[in-house]
Amino acid sequence: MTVEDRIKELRDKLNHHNYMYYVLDKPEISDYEYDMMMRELIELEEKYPQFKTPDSPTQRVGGEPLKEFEPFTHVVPMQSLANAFSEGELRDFDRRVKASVGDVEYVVELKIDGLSVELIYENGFFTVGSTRGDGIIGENVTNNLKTIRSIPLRLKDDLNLIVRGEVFMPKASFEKLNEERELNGESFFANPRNAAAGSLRQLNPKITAKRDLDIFVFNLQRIDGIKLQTHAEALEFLKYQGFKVSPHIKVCKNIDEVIEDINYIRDIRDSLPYETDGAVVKVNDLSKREILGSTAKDPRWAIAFKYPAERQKT
Ligand SMILES: NC(=O)c1cc2c(N)ncc(C(N)=O)c2s1
Repeated sequence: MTVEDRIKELRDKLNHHNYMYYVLDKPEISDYEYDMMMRELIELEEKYPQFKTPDSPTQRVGGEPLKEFEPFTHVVPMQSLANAFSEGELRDFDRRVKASVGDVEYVVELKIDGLSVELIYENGFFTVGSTRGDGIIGENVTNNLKTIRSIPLRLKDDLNLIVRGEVFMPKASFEKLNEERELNGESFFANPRNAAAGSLRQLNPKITAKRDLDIFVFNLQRIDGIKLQTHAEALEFLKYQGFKVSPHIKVCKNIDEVIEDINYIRDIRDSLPYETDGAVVKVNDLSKREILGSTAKDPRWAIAFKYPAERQKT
């Protein structure tokens, strides 16, 4: 085996084990075995830098601290969502949708309480990641996003695509971080969303890397050369490409099933290991979404349902 072959073998094995551990939560080897392979890869890439590639797991915590973040104009505007606070408002939403495009299937997902990011992939490689900002222009936080192990540095296929996801800090990591900050006499983060935002918008990627951030990808914003019919199909496709996709995805035949699932989420969400701030209801058929379009601010094909406890949240 040549040095180049060994470097490729280590890179592929480490990326596979990274996927199993951080995306599927199904580790196959011990941390020790992982660390030994990583140490060998770091040594070989030091000696033979010509064989280093952008998707090497050694490239996750790279980059020097920045003076400031570059602004980044989103390829696809990152819209906000209109809110519904009651069953009646959900039914009003359903009536408006059906008046425009007839009967539809909906998809219900958790609304993750973190910060939205756009991830751009070119020929399968992760190239640019940015925060939502005002929906049009955000901040380029690519190096910080690379430290999040559940973000693939390379897709299964060499595709050009753009996804949107929510970066969050698990509740347990938030508690641990605030304990550490108390010991160091630093100020608390008020909630996991602020902790995630503060950690992702750190100018030094090495600090971001220590903050145990995670992501759920929830929308395929754009893809070259592939036509998908439904949102549920798009999420399955993103899972296949290596993304960590929202775990609770329910396809509903009608608004009654949506309301049933929203009540189920209400009963289980406090037991989840991450904060949520409601549920998102979206039209499943992508061509019907096109017909429905958007207002100046929000898509007409989606709505966020907010549980009563959420009213206090900003
Ligand atoms: N502002 C938005 O469009 C969204 C925001 C969020 C969020 N914070 N979490 C999950 C979803 C989802 N599953 O669609 C969405 S959609």
